[in-house]
Amino acid sequence: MRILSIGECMIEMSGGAGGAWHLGFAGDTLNTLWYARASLDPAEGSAAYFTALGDDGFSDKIADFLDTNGIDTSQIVRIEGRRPGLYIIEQIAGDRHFTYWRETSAARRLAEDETRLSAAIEAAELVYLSGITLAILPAEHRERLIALCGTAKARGQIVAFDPNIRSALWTRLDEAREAIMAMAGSASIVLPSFDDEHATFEDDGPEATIARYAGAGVKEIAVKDGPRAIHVFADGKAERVEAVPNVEVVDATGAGDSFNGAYLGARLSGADPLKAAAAGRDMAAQVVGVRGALADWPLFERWARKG
Ligand SMILES: O=C(O)C(=O)C[C@H](O)[C@H](O)COP(=O)(O)O
Repeated sequence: MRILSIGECMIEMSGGAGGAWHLGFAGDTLNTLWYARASLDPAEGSAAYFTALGDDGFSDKIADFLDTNGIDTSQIVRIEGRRPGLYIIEQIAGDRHFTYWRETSAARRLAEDETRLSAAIEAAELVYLSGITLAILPAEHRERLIALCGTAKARGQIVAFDPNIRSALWTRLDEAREAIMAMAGSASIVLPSFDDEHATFEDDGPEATIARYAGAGVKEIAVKDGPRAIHVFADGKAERVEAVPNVEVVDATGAGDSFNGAYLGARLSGADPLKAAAAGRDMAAQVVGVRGALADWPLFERWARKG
């Protein structure tokens, strides 16, 4: 297994606003895996998703969708009597806005079976998860996951983490802060977004975000900052990767996740952090031009041919 991504995939409604609603499937950790998978050679190992689904028809549809698109579903747990969560994307004041129905989703129970979770983590070259994964778990399971990632990091595996802070999913800000900094301590790569970090930790610039995570022992950090330059920290020094100018935005959903996926795919393929950040930036610039979080493969293949 080249990459194991851990988290929640939901039913996604996008579009609307006078037109038809479009039903898809997405979730930050799946989105990242989707774009990482696009940059990796499947012959060299799988891109696997670790989540929990229910036993209803929509859970089956999600599993089929992942299978059809080359995502390894062998690690997915099924929970009797549960269903997937759902979210709606609306465009408000030029940015994406999410409303969730996910309080009782199957994915909340993804870390119940410690043996299974631990074996899946151990088998991966790179493990990826986000602050959303942490937010949906009961405190005891969250601590379990952070500890298993710490063990993986100590074994020399790559552990990548995007704090992806969604205030709606945390009951208390100090709980979010504590969990995110604990997870950063278990991670080898951290990929934060500056607006989240500013709102949660009051960082006054991307440099402050780098300093805080570097202080927690993270050796590789790329701070996304919307349409602005990316701040990359690696080998003990911070550098900038300039933004792509004049990007046309249809729906910004998935910008951060597609950056992460292309960044991690490039790193696994041997690119250095600066080249990986440029790959992430270029992928995100394409993804904001489509509705919903996941660009479909034919579209992606057209870009690849153009490139
Ligand atoms: O919010 C959640 O829980 C989701 O997983 C839904 C979205 O697909 C991602 O959040 C998109 O993330 P961005 O790349 O930051 O736009």
